[in-house]
Amino acid sequence: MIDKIAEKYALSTQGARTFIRSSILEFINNLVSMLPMALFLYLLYDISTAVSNGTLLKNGFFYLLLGVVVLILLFVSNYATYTELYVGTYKESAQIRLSLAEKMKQLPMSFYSKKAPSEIASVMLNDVADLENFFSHGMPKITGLIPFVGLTLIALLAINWKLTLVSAVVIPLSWLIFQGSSYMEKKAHQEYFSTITKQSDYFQEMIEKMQETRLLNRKKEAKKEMAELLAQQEKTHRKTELPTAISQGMIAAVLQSGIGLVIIFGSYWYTQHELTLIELLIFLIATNKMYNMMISIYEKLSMSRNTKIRIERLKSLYHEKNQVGNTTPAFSNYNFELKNLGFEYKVGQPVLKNVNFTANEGEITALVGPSGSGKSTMLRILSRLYDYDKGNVLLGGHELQNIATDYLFEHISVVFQEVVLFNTSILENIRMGKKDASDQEVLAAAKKAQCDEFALHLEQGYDSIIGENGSLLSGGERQRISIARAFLKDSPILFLDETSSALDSENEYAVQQALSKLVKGKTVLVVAHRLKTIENADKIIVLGAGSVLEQGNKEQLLARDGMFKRQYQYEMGTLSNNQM
Ligand SMILES: Nc1ncnc2c1ncn2[C@@H]1O[C@H](COP(=O)(O)OP(=O)(O)OP(=O)(O)O)[C@@H](O)[C@H]1O
Repeated sequence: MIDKIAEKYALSTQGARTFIRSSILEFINNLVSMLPMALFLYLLYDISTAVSNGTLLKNGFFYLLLGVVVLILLFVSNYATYTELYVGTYKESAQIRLSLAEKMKQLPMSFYSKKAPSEIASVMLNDVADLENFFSHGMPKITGLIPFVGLTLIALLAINWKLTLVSAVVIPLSWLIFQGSSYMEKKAHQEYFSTITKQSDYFQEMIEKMQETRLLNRKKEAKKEMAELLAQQEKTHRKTELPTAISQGMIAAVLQSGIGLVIIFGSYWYTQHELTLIELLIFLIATNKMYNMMISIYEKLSMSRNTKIRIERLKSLYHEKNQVGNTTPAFSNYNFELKNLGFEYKVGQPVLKNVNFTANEGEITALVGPSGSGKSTMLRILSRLYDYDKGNVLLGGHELQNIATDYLFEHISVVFQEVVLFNTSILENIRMGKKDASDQEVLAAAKKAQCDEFALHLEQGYDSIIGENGSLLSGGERQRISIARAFLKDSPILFLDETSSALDSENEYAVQQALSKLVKGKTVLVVAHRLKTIENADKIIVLGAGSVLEQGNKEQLLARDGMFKRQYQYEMGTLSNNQM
């Protein structure tokens, strides 16, 4: 049962247990909350008996004592429910967020290209917050109150079955209204969610593109767009609340009309001596309490409808397929062999088609081709940031997709176009290449990557903090930190993507010199736009629209009258743009 609840509501087993305990405590709490009224009715009964007998109330002290006991019970049950419910739910939402973060790490990068970051963030923050709200303020109330309504009806049946039936007439009516509003509420909430997602996408983009917005002088347009979006959100919000407000209002009116029925029929049966005054009073108090509980149940059930959409989003995230592969083979070599490789980011739009080549240990294999031909994609696939759809990739004879990603990453260093840096010191950013490296090792790697030239000019030297994603550094400086990481890691496989593009010619030469030392004996795959930088490559793979057009070394490719030769001549200035 615990497992079923956990699965149904996307909770942990501990969360499901908390939910059961809270429901029981909520039920007990409701029972205890009836005690003052029961005590009052008994007292009233005793007083009326004493008055009709012309005597004094005998057991006044007993009632006083019971009153104190009831107060203590009220405190204890409220305290126990509060701590179990709220503390338990807070812990559970923290647990859900942790397990979601864990899940994120196991998903392939393809997941991130089909889901907007704002949508993922919304699931982790808003959906979990809503779930927390539902489990602290909603669900246990429903499960705690429903048996209580049942018990009240049974107790009333024992007093007078006819009046109980009259008071229960409004219950099926209220249920019909609730069911009738289901479709409208669901539709309104789906619309609301899509507006919220659009809005958070917009805000995220606005922050990311602040620089462009200013440079392109788009401030006015951006303000107008935001105002329109906010107005749209407000409209949708009101539309979302409307069906719930109408149905809850109708339900409350129908249920409260039950009191009127109890008064009319109860008074009549009282005059017919089928009911005593005390019994009528009990009916009035108990049905009033029961209807209020039912109104509360309906409110929470309506809340549960909306939370259902959130739970489904959470579950769909949990059910996303993890990146496969968990082998940790001992490599006898680090040769890559690609056989009929095919890949697409979006279904039906292949980016790599039937790619065949080998990239051997101790050699530099260069990937060239026009923009968008799939060079960077190829490196992402070879480092398993994305998994391929067709064909095979073998590393040292082992299928790449079967190799555990963490294990694979231990053997690969990457220097990509987009360098990701952390808001810490230069030293620590470089140390990320090898977590246990000493300061001396880090500084030596930094020197090789020409980092001394800028780092030593900063006030704090290598201890300088470089800002969010290295925002306080230039493009070339950021790239050199990335190169230093690769020097430090010194892994047998090295992927370089446009490493020299952000360096001036003097630095570029120095870095090329350093890289030429680093690449020795490794399997190196390098992506470059300028053919000059990869002249010394052992093998050049020319890509065009995701397919291999030509491959060979520079001399072999120049001997052919292909794309490489034309591009090479163009770069050397022996071919004009028109002749290309
Ligand atoms: N995350 C992604 N989701 C969807 N499509 C993508 C993604 N990344 C790249 N693409 C598409 O895949 C194709 C190949 O892109 P890729 O970045 O591999 O080309 P490239 O040869 O490295 O280009 P460039 O030289 O301009 O960097 C392009 O059409 C690009 O639009």
